[in-house]
Amino acid sequence: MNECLRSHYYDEDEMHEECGVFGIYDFDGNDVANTIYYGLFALQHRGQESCGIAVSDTAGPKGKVSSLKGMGLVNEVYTPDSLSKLKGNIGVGHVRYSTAGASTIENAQPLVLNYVKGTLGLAHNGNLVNAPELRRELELTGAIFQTTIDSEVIAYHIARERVKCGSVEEAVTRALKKVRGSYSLVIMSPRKLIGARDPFGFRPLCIGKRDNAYILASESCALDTIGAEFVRDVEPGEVVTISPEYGIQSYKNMCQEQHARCIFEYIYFARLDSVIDGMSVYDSRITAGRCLAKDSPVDADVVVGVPESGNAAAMGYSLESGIPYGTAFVKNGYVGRTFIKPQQSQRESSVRVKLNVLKEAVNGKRVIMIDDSIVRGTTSDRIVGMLREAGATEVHVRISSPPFLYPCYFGTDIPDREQLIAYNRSVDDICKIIGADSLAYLKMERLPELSGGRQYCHGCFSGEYPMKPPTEDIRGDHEDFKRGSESHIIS
Ligand SMILES: O=P(O)(O)OC[C@H]1O[C@H](OP(=O)(O)OP(=O)(O)O)[C@H](O)[C@@H]1O
Ligand SMILES: NC(=O)CC[C@H](N)C(=O)O
Ligand SMILES: [Mg+2]
Repeated sequence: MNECLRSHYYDEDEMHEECGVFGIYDFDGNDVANTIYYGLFALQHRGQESCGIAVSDTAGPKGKVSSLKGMGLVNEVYTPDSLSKLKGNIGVGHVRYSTAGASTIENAQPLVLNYVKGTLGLAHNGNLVNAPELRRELELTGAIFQTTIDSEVIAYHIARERVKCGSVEEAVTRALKKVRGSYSLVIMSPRKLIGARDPFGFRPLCIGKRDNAYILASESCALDTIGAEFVRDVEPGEVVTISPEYGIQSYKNMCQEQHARCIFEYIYFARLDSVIDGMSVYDSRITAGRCLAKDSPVDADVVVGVPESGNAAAMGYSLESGIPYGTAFVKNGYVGRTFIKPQQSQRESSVRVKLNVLKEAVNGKRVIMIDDSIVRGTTSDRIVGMLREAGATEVHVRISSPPFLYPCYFGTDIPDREQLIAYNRSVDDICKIIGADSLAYLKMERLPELSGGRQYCHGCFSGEYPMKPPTEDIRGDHEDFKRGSESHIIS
């Protein structure tokens, strides 16, 4: 990859992404590194800063783990040669978008640590709200941390608990009782693969099976990619262990009635072809588009989506309104998901690098443009202008989520409030800023339809959270890095 673009990926100060986790245990003893690679490749949309794979041979000496981590995308970090050196039939993988701790190679996951019972590999999607406090406590008792990520606190607690109890799953459950916040985890112990999801179920995690191998993955699209069948979702609060002796074992003593799935998984994070907790992401986005058409109709000639995540909602709007669906934007497929620079001028040019308008499709037409969200407003502002330049006579913007107004403490890295376009502004003000003829957002009361009636977290839209927000900054050195990154600017 071109050096300029490479630094661009690493420096991006994008609005929101997630991490992806993947784990596999092949009971027949086949090497799993290649499968993890393809699993991570399918989860790349969840994190593009760094990635890692750690594998072990369950028939070999306890504690021998091979791992390889790197900065960047999975297809930049691994080669057929490097994958062939990762020998082992059990393994975990991670694609990272940092939320707590800087985006550095030291903080890349999976974490691999040696402890009394051998070696543990851990990959975490989510964000802990009490990590700084737990970290201080551990440090006061002599713990030395190797990273600045919240996830290491979980690993450390598991190791500590393991000394005191009879099984790794018990140690995991005890450790998880100490942490608060969001986590979907895949953990590799010398002889078991473990999955865990926080009691609120903020982040997704599912189980799959292929031949004589079991898989844990953030999203079901990763199971499809590797030709595995979907078995079921890990339930909020559930811990599962996977071993050849007992297959899948489930522990539910952390389960609770109240759930808080991140609604933004359905709106933006997850891939369209994933199904989370029985709700298809595609159906959710089609529903969002239909709701917009019912609540905020407007007469026009064509409905277009902003690629990628606005497309399905645009289809929903078209189906409901009867206005033809069209393609107005061509996305450069080689560009990372978010392509936003710390400096405003850089962000603006990034949008043009990512998207171009198909003039033939919009010239002389009244266009309804659907996107899933407006965060800073950079994307909408530029592309409304691009549609007009291409000859659109009217541009009506519809957004398939409510206005983004509050911080998220559970894994969505949202810019400071002052940078959110909806902060302290009316919808009319925002409409003027982005230069649209009209603007409407999805109504809050429509959100239950997007989750198919499942309980969800809407903190980023409402400021109401399912648990007490943290009282201190939980991002560690994460923001220092982001600020420091301004010096690497694409030319
Ligand atoms: O208001 P802004 O600050 O510009 O951010 C909002 C945009 O960012 C996201 O797209 P993104 O480029 O992350 O990815 P996508 O291609 O998957 O839609 C989102 O879908 C909006 O299009
Ligand atoms: N986006 C995520 O899930 C990040 C996981 C973890 N908090 C980290 O920063 O590495
Ligand atoms: Mg987008």
